[in-house]
Amino acid sequence: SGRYRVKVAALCHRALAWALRLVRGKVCVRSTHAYVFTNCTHGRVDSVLETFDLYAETHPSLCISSRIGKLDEVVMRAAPSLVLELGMHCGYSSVRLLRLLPPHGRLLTVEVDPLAAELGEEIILVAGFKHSQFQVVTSSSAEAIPTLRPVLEADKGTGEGFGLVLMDHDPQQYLPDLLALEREELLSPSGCSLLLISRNRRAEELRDVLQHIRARPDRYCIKSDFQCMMERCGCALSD
Ligand SMILES: C[S@@+](CC[C@H](N)C(=O)[O-])C[C@H]1O[C@@H](n2cnc3c(N)ncnc32)[C@H](O)[C@@H]1O
Repeated sequence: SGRYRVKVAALCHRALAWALRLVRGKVCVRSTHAYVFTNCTHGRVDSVLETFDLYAETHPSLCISSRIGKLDEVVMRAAPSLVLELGMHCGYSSVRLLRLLPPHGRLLTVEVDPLAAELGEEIILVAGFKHSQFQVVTSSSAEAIPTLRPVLEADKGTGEGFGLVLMDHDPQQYLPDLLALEREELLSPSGCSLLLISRNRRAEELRDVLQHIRARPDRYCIKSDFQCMMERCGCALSD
């Protein structure tokens, strides 16, 4: 009966958390930032990520779920020197990426919402990262991508292109942004992992971009273990 009581208590906890998320309704970047800023231990990456997870238990959240362990797996395997993130929001995935980069690694993150960009940047700093390790670009991905070549060239040693691109912004933009990255020759010729986040379990929204990738087996290889595609790598993950 002890085990039964524990199970019932866990179920009640989950039901309460679900109800709270439902009642609270909309995702709020200010509330996410305030919660993480106040409750995490500053300077400790794990504490920042855990506090995001704690917040997401009882509030609506847009952060990539910590359940997507494969994200870490792909980043560690790719060991990229230069990473591009499209869709930073409050900085959760940026922190998650930054903690896995090699010492010389850098993250460029693009966010269209100025408030999210400002608050997200603060969270990255709170996690203990320095401006020498990351740069926030406040604009739409479509506007940002054509401006990135000079940033790459200024970045000694990593000027060859992005070794990993995480798209978690607007799925409608995934294909046009990938085409722009190809056109601008921003993907590292020696290998680039492309991570496409889909919050829609059936991933219909990824159809066009997946079609584009599948039609180019000479350029992209599909890692079937991730039910997805890869260029010289590429991977679709569902939240
Ligand atoms: C799902 S959230 C990103 C969550 C974040 N990756 C994380 O795990 O914490 C999507 C973000 O992309 C931004 N966004 C949407 N369309 C965009 C675009 N075209 N360019 C840049 N950012 C965009 C939104 O403002 C929002 O903050």
